[in-house]
Amino acid sequence: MFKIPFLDLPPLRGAAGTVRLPGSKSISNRVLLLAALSEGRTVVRDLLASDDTAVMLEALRALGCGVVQEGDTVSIVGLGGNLLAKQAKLFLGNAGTAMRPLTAALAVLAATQGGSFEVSGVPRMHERPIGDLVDALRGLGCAIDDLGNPGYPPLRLHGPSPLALDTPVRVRGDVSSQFLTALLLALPLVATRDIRIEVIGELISKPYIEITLALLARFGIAVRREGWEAFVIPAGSKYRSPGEVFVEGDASSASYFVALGAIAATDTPLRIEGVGRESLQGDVRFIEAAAAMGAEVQAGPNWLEVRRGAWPLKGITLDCNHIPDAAMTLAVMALYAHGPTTLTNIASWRVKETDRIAAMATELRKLGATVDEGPDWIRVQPLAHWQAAAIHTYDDHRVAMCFSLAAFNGLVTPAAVPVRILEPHCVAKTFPDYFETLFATVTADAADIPVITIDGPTASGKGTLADEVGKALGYGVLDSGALYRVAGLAARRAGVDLDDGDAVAALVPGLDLRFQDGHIFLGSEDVSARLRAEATGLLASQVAVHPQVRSALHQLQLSFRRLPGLVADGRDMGTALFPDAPLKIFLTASAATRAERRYKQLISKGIPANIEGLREDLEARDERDKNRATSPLAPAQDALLLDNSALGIEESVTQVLDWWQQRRPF
Ligand SMILES: Nc1ncnc2c1ncn2[C@@H]1O[C@H](COP(=O)(O)OP(=O)(O)OP(=O)(O)O)[C@@H](O)[C@H]1O
Ligand SMILES: Nc1ccn([C@@H]2O[C@H](COP(=O)(O)O)[C@@H](O)[C@H]2O)c(=O)n1
Repeated sequence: MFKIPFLDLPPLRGAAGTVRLPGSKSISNRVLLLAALSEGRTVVRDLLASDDTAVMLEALRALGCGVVQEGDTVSIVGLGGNLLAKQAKLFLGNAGTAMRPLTAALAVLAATQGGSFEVSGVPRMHERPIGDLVDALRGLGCAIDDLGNPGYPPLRLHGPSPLALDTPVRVRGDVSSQFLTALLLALPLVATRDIRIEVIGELISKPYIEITLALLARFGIAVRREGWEAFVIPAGSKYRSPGEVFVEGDASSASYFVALGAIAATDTPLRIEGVGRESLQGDVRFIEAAAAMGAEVQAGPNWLEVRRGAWPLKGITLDCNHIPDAAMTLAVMALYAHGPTTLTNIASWRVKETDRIAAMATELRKLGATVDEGPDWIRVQPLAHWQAAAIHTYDDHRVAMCFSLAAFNGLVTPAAVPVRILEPHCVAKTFPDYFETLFATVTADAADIPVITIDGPTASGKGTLADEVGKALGYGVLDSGALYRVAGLAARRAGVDLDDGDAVAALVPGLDLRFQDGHIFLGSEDVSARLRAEATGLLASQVAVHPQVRSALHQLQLSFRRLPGLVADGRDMGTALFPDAPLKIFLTASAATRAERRYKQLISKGIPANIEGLREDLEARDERDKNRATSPLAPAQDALLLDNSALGIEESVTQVLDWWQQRRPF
């Protein structure tokens, strides 16, 4: 996951390959709660690992459930309807799928068995309404205290208190379907007689209720339904674990990749695994909306294949009540359409992670789009003149994910612009690896992938600076010196004469090199420490003088230019490898400073060193690097000089990031 303040997406051009979706959030959190309320053990497979499921699991542990997690499989030993803990304070983050059902379940359990439970969340959760659910539960007889603003979390649920099960429980259905879901999940716990739930107002997001009913059936509860107006939980209902449950892929998350296929899969379709025509989730119907906009979609039982059909896409007018979450993706697809797109019946967007109608309108306008909005609708006009924009994400995973699609603007305008996603880690709510998954399925022109080069003499701090700048921007790092070190080491091990350029170069194609988690493997051997030895540095500088060796390593170095960007350190990054890099640094420090740094570095690793000897070695290496005929160590014409003799690591990093920001269009 990119835990950085912003992630810059360079212009993207194509899409292909296979995406395996993470588990559905809606199904994951419902199944976890159902397993917790049932008797016995339930093994939940392919569970979504995300912020929302993490808070649910933590809450279940606090309530005394046995929870054992191994990868994406979680085993839950449920309460069998009996409270083990009579008191708990549960922090539920911004997870509506945890807050609403747990509130209902704990309210009825406290009413019948006694106890006191507090539920709270992040500040935004305390702005998300829950009053209609609380009113319904209070009408039933549950004791609920507002601990903040009435109608919003935090809440205290306590008991015992008598429940009036003989009169229908009435709940509004037109603000959030989660209120009805919460009652449907909670009331089987107290179904000593038939319990009737009546919906007031037009029920929104009906497909989510269908998920709830299907999962209730899997856990032994056969709810009787009268249209969408009334639901009856039969007397004697009792949760029974099905033993094992597989969570299907998240259909809302699929929407970004369906859109991606529609926009950018021009040769082969993009394959999406984990949802398909047999999916329980209503958001799978997003494919109908995407098809109406021009996508070519094929669906199997649990997979989709999507490619571009009509181009530009076609503007549509759609009632999105049945796909409220996935519909946000349509608003960004609309930028690539011919004609306006109007999405209606989306009032629920206003009370989600953020006011999504306002958020989408604001951010789409930053890109240059013309957007109109109303209380429950949004209209987006196609975009001709794109502006580079820093997209505010409002701690809303879906805003971050759907705006990544704006990075394909180069497909409709010659002057392609990058898109900055602020606080990209908000995707952790449902899809922690979203951007990694995106980068694995999209293509970009190499020239569009930004590179920052850092060249300079030995021990000036290039590697340290490159690592820190790479971390701050989420970019990959190329330590080109390591490749020359490998070549030198391999030549020495093979007994090849280091002065024989052809012979050393001939070894390069056969090197079985692997880069993994900051380590370098030669065959199965982790040679990272060996490569950093001073002696290996000297071998490297000997083989680096040969043009044949440099050209043998050229392509390998270029292959590091990958999404979302690269920081490359070495001697000729700015001059020979990436002459088009938008920022080039030539990093220096006095020989005395560098020798002292290297001395401290070695001593701190327990390697004996002599400062005078080190200085002689590094000066000899610099001389050879500066004076060789091919790609000598020299600043590129357009490089910025940074002498960090008197600068700490942090100051150097800040300086480079400042220079980088000055070159960005945001
Ligand atoms: N600005 C700085 N102030 C103090 N110490 C620094 C600074 N930058 C780097 N160092 C330290 O100097 C040592 C050498 O840094 P580093 O290995 O990054 O240099 P390098 O230029 O990549 O070396 P080489 O050319 O051998 O690959 C490290 O111990 C690092 O922590
Ligand atoms: N782009 C580069 C990088 C390195 N070299 C040679 O390798 C030696 C070791 O490099 P380190 O950065 O790991 O110290 C270095 O002294 C150079 O001779 C190079 O030529 N070009």
